[in-house]
Amino acid sequence: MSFGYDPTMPVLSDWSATFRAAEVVAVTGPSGRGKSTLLYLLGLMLRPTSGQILVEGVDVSKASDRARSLLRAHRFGFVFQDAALDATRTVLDNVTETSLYRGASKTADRRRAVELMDQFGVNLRAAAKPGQVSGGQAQRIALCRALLNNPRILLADEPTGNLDAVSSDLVITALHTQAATGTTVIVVTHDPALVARCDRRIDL
Ligand SMILES: Nc1ncnc2c1ncn2[C@@H]1O[C@H](COP(=O)(O)OP(=O)(O)OP(=O)(O)O)[C@@H](O)[C@H]1O
Repeated sequence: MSFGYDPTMPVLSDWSATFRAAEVVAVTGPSGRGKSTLLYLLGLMLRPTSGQILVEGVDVSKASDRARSLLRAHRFGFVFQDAALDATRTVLDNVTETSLYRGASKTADRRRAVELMDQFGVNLRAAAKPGQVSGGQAQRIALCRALLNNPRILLADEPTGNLDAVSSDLVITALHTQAATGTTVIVVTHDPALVARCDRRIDL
């Protein structure tokens, strides 16, 4: 596929790759090369200017906005750079934010949210607002949100960016645990500790 925000300035030109189930792939490269843009394309938030994105053999690049939103809600998890939590809602409401788009049971989702938050050591902060948690906690909360729907494809932009070694290790282990269930995990990262523990690296 190719993509440019401005058609005269391509960010990706005839770029191609295959990502498999159950693998954790690191996407690396210098600042401004297009790593976050690639995640937005793979996460169906942008459309390629030309080319295709195949998910399980189906071209989703030209699907309707509604079909892409449904696919995103049910099959994808996304950890944005700097967590991107909604400051006006509690931590628990942030983690369960995607329930609405899936029409999922609120009770079951809240139960899973609490389990994930326990696993990542951020359950004490459930009633807090994102402004009251640390950067590292915010990142772990964002990961809980991304894992809530047990995504088949997990995309994460610098998921260990703000974390100390212990929290970073927790996150990397969680990425592998999720991959072991068959999820494709794609992480954009500058963190050598994370790159070293990925199954494969793609340098942009
Ligand atoms: N919304 C946008 N509109 C126009 N240009 C953009 C937009 N977002 C990013 N760009 C440009 O696209 C290019 C790729 O940006 P991108 O954020 O994907 O790079 P990156 O590799 O993730 O960088 P970093 O490592 O610094 O986060 C850059 O030249 C950037 O300025």
